Parts: sequence; structure tokens; C-alpha cells
Amino acid sequence: MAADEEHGSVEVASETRSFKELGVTDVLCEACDQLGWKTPTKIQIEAVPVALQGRDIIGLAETGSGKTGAFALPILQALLETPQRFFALVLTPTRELAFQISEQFEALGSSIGVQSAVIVGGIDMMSQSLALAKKPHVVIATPGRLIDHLENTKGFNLRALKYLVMDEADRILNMDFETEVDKILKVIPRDRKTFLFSATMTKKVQKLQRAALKNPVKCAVSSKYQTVEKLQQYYIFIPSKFKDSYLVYILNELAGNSFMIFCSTCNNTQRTALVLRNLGFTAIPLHGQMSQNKRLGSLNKFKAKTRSILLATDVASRGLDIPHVDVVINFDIPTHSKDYIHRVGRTARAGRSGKSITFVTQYDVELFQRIEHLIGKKLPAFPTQEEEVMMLTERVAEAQRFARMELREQGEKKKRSRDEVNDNDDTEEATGIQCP
Ligand SMILES: Nc1ncnc2c1ncn2[C@@H]1O[C@H](COP(=O)(O)OP(=O)(O)OP(=O)(O)O)[C@@H](O)[C@H]1O
Repeated sequence: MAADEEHGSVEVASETRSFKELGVTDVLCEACDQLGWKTPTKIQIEAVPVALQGRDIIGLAETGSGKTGAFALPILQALLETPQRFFALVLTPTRELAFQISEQFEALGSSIGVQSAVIVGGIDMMSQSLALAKKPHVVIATPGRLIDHLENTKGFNLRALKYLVMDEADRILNMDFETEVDKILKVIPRDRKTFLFSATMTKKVQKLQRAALKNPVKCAVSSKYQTVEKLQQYYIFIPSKFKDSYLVYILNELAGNSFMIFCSTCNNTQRTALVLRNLGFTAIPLHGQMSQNKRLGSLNKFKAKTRSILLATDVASRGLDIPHVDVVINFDIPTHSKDYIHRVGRTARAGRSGKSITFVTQYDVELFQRIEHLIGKKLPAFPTQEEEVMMLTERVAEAQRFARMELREQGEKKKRSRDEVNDNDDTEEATGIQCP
């Protein structure tokens, strides 16, 4: 039990075993059951009863630990008690995550007829306005011109909202959206309930907490920078001119698994995907320079297991819940060490096990040490046979040559039909990641 001591403890028995015991109403207990959620997770045990008592919440729990359910269930229950259109606004940093949260609300709320709408960049305004015109109960949105859009929508009344959630709160505040968040906080009335959730927290969140929350309960079931226990974490030290050959070696060694590979730029994501495809791997990219349709297409193919390797920038490092991810590879080391925790958290979700391997070149040693310091662990090296890596270099070099040609062709094609621009309002630039 980690309720905020300043504000008194909340009575939640640590031996609580069922959603019903947490105060969740029967119809929602059934919905949990249908999703295969037999017992609540730790963060749900902490957060749901206090949220049902009407308190504001700051929820800190490791990746894949069920934070979405921890804020969705109390909102749905309150909605059942006092049905109202435009009841809750959920802010989240990326478009993919917005869709995922909306799916979770609809899955949990299907039997009570909950409707949600997703408002994100990269999708035509008309269809989003139509979605809002249906007056959904829950709006899930990425910030960025959001407030202008919402305020100009007929029938939408920010002042009537009863719940505000900031999922991945620290990331939202790091995306130059502080001004927008301030505006939103000013417009939504003070008697709203506010939930902030993340697997990592920053000083900015503490500042926001003072400005936005009333007497909140802290539900902290992990330390600020904790990685998941069932995650086996490794690093691999590589001479930089062999970055690609080592990657192919690992993919061969761990063949049969599904992988998320993180790169630091859109360009390297695209290039590496092409190299791997030229070598016969079923690899697919996901980054902020792709159109929204292509982004969702890539994600769906990976989710449906028709592709076993998803190469992505940090646009995919937060929140995405793809239970079958076995291995996360940090092909480029993350520049912000907190992103490491979120990236590796794409595997070993909901009690499963998983592996992460971080590539470290001579230029990354300091960043790597910072990560080890943050998570409070020394990572072991992933065992490699160098001779076997060297044997791959010729084939890899050829695949790289083809990839360069393909990239050039793609660039020229793009120049001719500029159909994939103006599409990155929620992503990399704002966090300092380059998208050349
Ligand atoms: N009580 C439960 N029992 C079993 N599975 C659950 C339970 N609650 C949630 N899950 C599942 O656990 C997975 C992870 O949940 P969720 O995406 O909410 O994690 P998270 O804590 O928000 O992770 P992240 O920090 O990476 O965003 C999902 O597949 C979800 O369906």
C-alpha cells in the first residue's frame, strides 16, 4: 500500500483478490473476465478503489502492468452511475497509443455501450469532426492544436468534462505541449477528477501535480525507474563499422522470436528495414515520416504476426501493448535514458518474460553507463561468436548497397509526389530526435 502519507492512507487490503472486492460493479467485472483479466494487477488494486472514492491519482507502475485498466475502469463506472456525453478526455503522446486506449475503453465498456473518439494529427479533420459530432463519452487525443480543434467543434464542451487523464504524463510534458496542457487545465473545471499515469516520472510532473490535482493519492507500485523483473537485459559491444552484421547475427541466433528494433532516426529505421528485407527477414518500419495510414498498416501487420520484425523510432517506445513481442533491440542506444525503460518495456508485459539487447559502440559508453545508473543494474554482455559475425559481412554489405539504391529511389519518388508531408505533429522533432 503506497497511498500518499501526507493525505492519509486509503484502505485497500493487500490480499484483495478480485475486481469485485475493489468495488468494481458486476457488469465491468464481467467485462474484465471476458478480456481474461482474472485478478486485478497491483496498480489496479492500488488505484481503482481510491479512484472510485473520487480522489485524484498519480499512478506510477512498471511497463505492461495494466495502468490503462487502472484509469479506464473507474471512469467507466462513474459513467455508468451518471451517464453523460463528453465525459472524459484522455491525453496521450502518440497516435498509435491513442487508438490502443480507445480500443481498451470500448472493450471494457462494450456491454454498457460506451463510445469513444480518437483525435490525432495526420487524420483528416472532417472524419474527426464527424466522430465528435456523434458525441462520444470518451475522447482520446494527442495534444497539439487539440484545444483549438475541440473548442471549434459544435456540441463539444470542455467545461462539462468530468475526468481528465494524462497517460504517459512525463512524455506529454516533454513534448513542448506544456502551454497546451496549461490551457486545457484552465478550461476544464476544477471539480473534474484528474489522473496522471506513467512508468516514469519527472520533476515536470511534480510541478503539474501541484497545479492540476486536488489532494491526490499517489499509487506508486514501482520505483521511478524500474524495469520489469522478468526481463533479461543484455548489452552487446560492437565496433561501429559492423553495426548491421551484429544485428543480423542476433536475429539469426534468436530466430523464431518476434522483435521490436529501435533506431534513433526515421532514416535509419527505413534503411535498416530495407537491409533486413534484402536479407530475407520479414521486417517493417514505423516512424513519424510515414503517413498515418502506413503507420497503422505497419503496426497491424506486426500485431497480426505477418511480420516478425518491427523497426521503429521512439514513436513506438511508449505504451504500445503487443503481447507477443519477445525481444527488444536498441539498435541505436536511446539518448534519453528514461526512454530505455519504455523501449525495453515493449516486451515482458503482463507477467510474461522477454529479452532486451542494447547495442553499444565506443561512442555510446557514457550513455550506456547513464542507463545502468538509472535502472540501478549492471547488465551482462550478450554472448556472441565474432567469427560468425564476420562471416556475414559480405552478404550484409550487398544488402546495404541495395538498400541505399532503394532509399534513393524512394526519395526521388517522394519528391515527385509530395504526399507524405505535414505528418509528424506528435513525434520525433518535439523530443529532439532527428527525422532527416
Ligand atoms: N488484471 C489484469 N489481468 C491480466 N491482464 C491484464 C490485466 N490488466 C491489464 N492486463 C493486460 O496487460 C497488458 C498491459 O496493460 P497496459 O497496456 O495497460 O500496461 P501499462 O502499464 O499501461 O504499460 P506501459 O507503461 O507500457 O504503457 C494489456 O495486454 C492488458 O490487456
